[in-house]
Formats: sequence, structure tokens, C-alpha cells
Amino acid sequence: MRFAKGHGTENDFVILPDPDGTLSLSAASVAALCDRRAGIGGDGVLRVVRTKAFDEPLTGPAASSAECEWFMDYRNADGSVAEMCGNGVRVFARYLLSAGLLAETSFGVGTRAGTRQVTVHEDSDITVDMGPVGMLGRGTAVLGGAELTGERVSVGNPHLACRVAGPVAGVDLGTAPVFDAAEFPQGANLEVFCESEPGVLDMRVYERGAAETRSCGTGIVAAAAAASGPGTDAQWTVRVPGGTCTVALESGSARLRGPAVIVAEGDIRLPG
Ligand SMILES: N[C@@H](CCC[C@H](N)C(=O)O)C(=O)O
Repeated sequence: MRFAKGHGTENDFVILPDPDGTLSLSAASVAALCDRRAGIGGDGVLRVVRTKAFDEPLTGPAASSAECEWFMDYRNADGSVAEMCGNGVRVFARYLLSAGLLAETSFGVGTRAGTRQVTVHEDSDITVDMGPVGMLGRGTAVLGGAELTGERVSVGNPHLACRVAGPVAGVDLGTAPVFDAAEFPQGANLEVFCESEPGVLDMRVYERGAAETRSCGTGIVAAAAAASGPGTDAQWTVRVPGGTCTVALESGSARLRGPAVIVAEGDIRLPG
């Protein structure tokens, strides 16, 4: 089958075009595709399916085919399903355009968290309207035996965004954080961030279902929201190991802007 590979600030994805929804994608197949030695390698898989052909029952705010022709079926590298992926939506949009599946510069993309509106800029950056940002109160995780406290934030998917005192490079993200199951029944993504200069955050992330990645769009929004405080409108530049994005927080919603590129295309026999 055809595949493409793309990334947004080095959060990288295997893209599988499946317009008519005929592909049966097991967790084992996803993990094999994302394997960096035996597969293509990626932090996740973006299955590109027409919204009207996406037949999984949706529990959250459903994306309708009237709002968006295409649905991003997101899978983490370990094969688990996620509600949303901010960098993934940008890369998904770039793929739709480069594959000639859409020609507009503004359109909706379906996700399990609802439709996300995308705008493609002349400098080739892409902005995603990330929808409502839910500030859910304080939360904790244990990382390497030490307790970290931060803000629980929903960006369609769950996050614990923790402000740390020192440079984020000093935080050991080599082991999986342990979350309180009462606070995070579905698990969570963990962000550590500090304000390196006014209006600029440095951030690293340990992603649910993938370990440390070089960027996470929903995590960038969660860190910006945690740094601002509930109900505060603000603009942030967020630096991650894989690059830089900007976030605009306004009236409880967020817009995320950053790059997205397709780096390879080819054929692969689907593993599993
Ligand atoms: N990298 C993504 C988030 C992908 C999903 C996440 N690991 C989860 O399980 O919630 C992003 O750019 O937002």
C-alpha cells in the first residue's frame, strides 16, 4: 500500500491514505509501522479516510462530513487511539494538499475531538483552530520517583502541564510518568515547561502511547494555557526540541501555528 511520511516540528507520522475506509489497522500493525528500526518510524500514524467512510462510533463531539470531507484517524506509536493531535492535523492538511485531495487554503479536518479548522498561510505555515481548551484544576504525576505538580488541561486529549524552575533540558524524561488514575482515567501526556523570556516558553513532552517526542501540538497548547492561567487571553511562542510554534489563546479556545512537511512517499506491505 501507499504511504507518506511527514512531520511538524519533528513530531513525525506515517501517513496512510485510505479514502474509502477499507483498511483494517490493528494496534500491532501501527506499532510495526512506527518502529524506527524494523518499520518506517514515527510517533504515530495518520490514517486519511473520508469522514463519510469512517465508521467507528464517536463518543465526543462528532466531526460531520458536512463540515469536513476528510477525517484524521490518529494512532499513537504503540497502537493506541488518541482523540487529537495538533501537529498531526497540520501534517494531515499538508498531505491532503500535496496529494491533490483538496485545493482550498481553509478547510475542516475531522478528528475524534470534533472538527478542527485549518488555514494554510502564504509562508507555508499552517494554523489549526484547536477548539476549546479545558482547564481542569491541579494534578500530579510521579516522574523518576519525584512528584510533579501542574495543571490538568484538556485539548481534546488529556495533559498535565507542569511549570519547572530550571531549564527543561535538565528534566529526565527517560521513564514513563505515573499518573493518578482518578485524575487521568485515560492516562495523559506530560509537559514540562519554563518561561525562558517574556512570552516565550521552552517545553518538552512525554507523550501517552509514544514516550518522549520532539514536539506535541496539543501539549504546546496545554503548556501555553497552564502558563497563562484559566480564562486568560495570551500569545506565546513555544520552543520544543524539534522547532517552534506559536499559540494564541482567546476566549477559552486556542489557535496553533507552525510548519508541516511531507518528506517521503512510497509503498509498503502492511505488517501484521
Ligand atoms: N503529538 C500529538 C499528540 C498525539 C496524541 C497523544 N500522544 C495522546 O495520546 O493524547 C500532538 O501534536 O498533539
